[in-house]
Parts: sequence; C-alpha cells; structure tokens
Amino acid sequence: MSSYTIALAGNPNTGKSTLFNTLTGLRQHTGNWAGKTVVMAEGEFARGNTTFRIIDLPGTYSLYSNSADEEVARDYIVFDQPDVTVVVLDATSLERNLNLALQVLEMTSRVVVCVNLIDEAKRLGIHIDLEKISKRLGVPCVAISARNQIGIENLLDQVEKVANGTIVPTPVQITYSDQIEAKLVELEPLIAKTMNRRFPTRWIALRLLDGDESLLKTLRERMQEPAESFGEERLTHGQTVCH
Ligand SMILES: Nc1nc2c(ncn2[C@@H]2O[C@H](COP(=O)(O)OP(=O)(O)OP(=O)(O)O)[C@@H](O)[C@H]2O)c(=O)[nH]1
Ligand SMILES: [Mg+2]
Repeated sequence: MSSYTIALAGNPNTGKSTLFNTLTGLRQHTGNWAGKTVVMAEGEFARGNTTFRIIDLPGTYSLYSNSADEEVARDYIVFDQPDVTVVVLDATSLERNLNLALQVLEMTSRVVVCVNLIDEAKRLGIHIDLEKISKRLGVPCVAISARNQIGIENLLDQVEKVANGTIVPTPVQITYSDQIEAKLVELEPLIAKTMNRRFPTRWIALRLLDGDESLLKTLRERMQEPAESFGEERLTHGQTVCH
C-alpha cells in the first residue's frame, strides 16, 4: 500500500476546493469569488492500493512573501515537500494562471499541471493544446472539470506516476539576466552546501537576491528541523522526459 501527499496550488477561484471536495468527499467552502480558502484543509481517499492525502492550499497570484496566504502555500510546497504539487489553472484565463505554474516549477519538479473549467473553455470556444503546454513546461498537463467530475481518473493516473517515479518531470528553467545568472552561479553551490540540498537551491538563491526577509526567517527555523526525510534525489532532476 503506497501513500502520497498531494498539494493543490493555484490562483484564487480556479476550483481547487471543488477538486478537493470531488476527491475526498469533504465539503470545503467553494463559491464564485476569490480568497475563500484561507487556511490549508486536509483530506484523504484511497484508490486501488494507494492512499492520497490531499492538501487544499489557499489560492494565490504569486508565491513570494506578499501575504500570509502566499507564505502558507509557499512554505508548504518548499519545506513540507508534498510528493506531488498539482497546479490548478483556470482554462479560461491560462495566460495569467501560467505565471503561478512557472513559480511552482522553480520550487519543485514533482508537478502536474491541471487545467480546470474545461467545460467553460469549450463553451467559449477556447481550444487548449495540452500536449504543447506539457512539452513547454516539462511536466504532465491534463484537463478536467472538477465540478462535473470529468478527467479526474486521468489526473490521478498522472499524479500517481509522478509520485511513484514512473514519470520524472523535467521542468523548464527560466533564464534570468546575465547579471542575475552570474550571482546564481556564485550562490547556488554555497546554498547547496549549507542546506545539504534539502531545499530547492536555485529558488532559494533567487529569493535571497530578492532580499526576502520573511523567507530568511523561515529558512532559519526550518534548518533546525531534522533532515532524515529529505532524500537528495528528491531535488535532482531526472533524465526521463515527460510525455
Ligand atoms: N464551470 C465550472 N465551474 C467550476 C468548475 N470547478 C469549479 N468551478 C467553480 O469555480 C468557482 C471557484 O471554485 P472553488 O473550488 O471555490 O475555487 P478555489 O480555487 O478553491 O478558490 P479559492 O479558495 O478562493 O482560492 C466555484 O463557483 C466553482 O463552482 C468546473 O469544472 N467548471
Ligand atoms: Mg478554495
């Protein structure tokens, strides 16, 4: 029997809690306005021989330190390290939503991109090229309608494959200006050495360059915690290209 922890991340109002309710049978608050989920909710369900623990994160437009919501979502992904982070996107505003997906890809490679509200996109005549998104981002990309329970099995198949290592995503890496990249080359080995690769080094280096004080404080606290559950391979990008 395998057991995996899956986090649902995404912009406000993309249907994370609706998906959470569909999966767990619980009744998280949902509705057509942003910012309903303010604390993390947790639920569980079994599928075949696998147990999934689902974490419904607050919706955020970014994952820096602009608000308590952002910090909760950011800290969970970076420090608690769920087996898979599902980034839930609104199919009708992909351009805005993909920004957050890119931020998550800097934090972890174990990601499945989930395009929700596909029913609404169809109604509006929006066609979404899932294969192209998946190739460009380097992670699996699926379409669902959480409210109508469409595409859920396919989503769970992809999530399980990323969780058990059948699929090893190779996330696209954003290249910054020469000046920033030069600083990253200096910083990353130092961070890797100090933290023994427990946390995503490039992402931490970028935040340090941002001068993110709140992150520094959290880092100090988290570094006091025992490290036994953090395998080095968890942060190493695999060789298999995602299909
Ligand atoms: N048409 C359609 N609407 C959906 C679907 N999934 C969710 N919704 C609606 O989208 C709205 C937002 O859903 P929520 O589940 O509350 O979104 P959320 O991402 O948890 O929002 P926050 O907690 O504020 O971040 C609700 O009105 C849902 O009924 C879907 O597949 N299709
Ligand atoms: Mg919610």
